[in-house]
Amino acid sequence: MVTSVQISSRASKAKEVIAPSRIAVPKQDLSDELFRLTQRLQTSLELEQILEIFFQHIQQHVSIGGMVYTTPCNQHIKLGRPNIHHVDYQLSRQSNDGDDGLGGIVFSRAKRFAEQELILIESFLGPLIYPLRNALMYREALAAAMCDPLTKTGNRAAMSNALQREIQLANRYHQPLSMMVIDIDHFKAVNDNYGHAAGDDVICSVAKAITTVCRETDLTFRFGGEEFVVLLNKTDAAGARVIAERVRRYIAGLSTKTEQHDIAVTASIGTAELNQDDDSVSLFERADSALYKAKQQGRNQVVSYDLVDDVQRSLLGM
Ligand SMILES: Nc1nc2c(ncn2[C@@H]2O[C@H](COP(=O)(O)OP(=O)(O)OP(=O)(O)O)[C@@H](O)[C@H]2O)c(=O)[nH]1
Repeated sequence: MVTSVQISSRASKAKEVIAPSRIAVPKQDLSDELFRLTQRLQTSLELEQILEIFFQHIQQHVSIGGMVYTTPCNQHIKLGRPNIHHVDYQLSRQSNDGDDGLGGIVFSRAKRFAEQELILIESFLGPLIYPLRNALMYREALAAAMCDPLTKTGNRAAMSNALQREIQLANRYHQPLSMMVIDIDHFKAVNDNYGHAAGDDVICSVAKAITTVCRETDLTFRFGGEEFVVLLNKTDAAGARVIAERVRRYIAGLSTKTEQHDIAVTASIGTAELNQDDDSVSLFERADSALYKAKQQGRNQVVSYDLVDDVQRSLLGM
């Protein structure tokens, strides 16, 4: 198996040799340094940590202002301070199975890099390849464990994590937080009439509808079979009701095309706003009880727990 570090471009080629302060590393010392770096990189599987170790290590030998790593999914991780002179590397691992893209790294600083410095940087990139690949794989595995495979929204485990975090943030910054619980109406009939595969398609369309209507910062999870939970940060009860109504209408106007049929469904939605005494369980219970009410009252509607007064709640058994 061959590993390679490919250099895509050097945006800052040194035409003159700048006297670099810390690049005179004798051959034996360099191999010791590479060995030390390899050992340090092996201490973590966390991408951010690995990059931090790498950045700290390389700075001991080459003066670098900033480093930006871009993952193969185009996510940027920035360390230090970016500056005008930069050198870009595309990283990949060549194996018998083909080329494994590992993203790109940009190093930058205020003055040009000297050729010798670039050679040194390239030497240090070698030991980064395998730890980087392992960290990316670890990241992918973690993401897959939190993802619903059918709809690609978060799963229940992800919801539980996110809910704790969002409640903490809302309390710390005194910001409202609301929850929507969305359930497709009479979904059993969809499966019975059109088959389970068509039912799956409908679930995917509804998931897509929810993420289309909601903001990017809203967090959507598939809570169960045909039930979704959306966390609406910085959104109070009135705002949640508006969004829920928009989602309900959008779903009611949808038509899921399968090979033989166009399937239309509706959904019922319950919403609740976080209050001072709430924890994740009580918030969910209130949104879920509002959903239950929406089902009871005829489906294809939104019930907001907070916008129903106490008298109505007790009359409705909420
Ligand atoms: N196709 C498909 N069906 C699922 C999945 N998960 C759960 N279901 C089905 O979803 C249906 C849920 O039905 P019920 O909970 O009785 O509710 P409903 O028919 O939607 O009726 P209401 O919620 O009362 O409006 C059941 O038939 C489950 O088998 C899934 O991943 N794919």
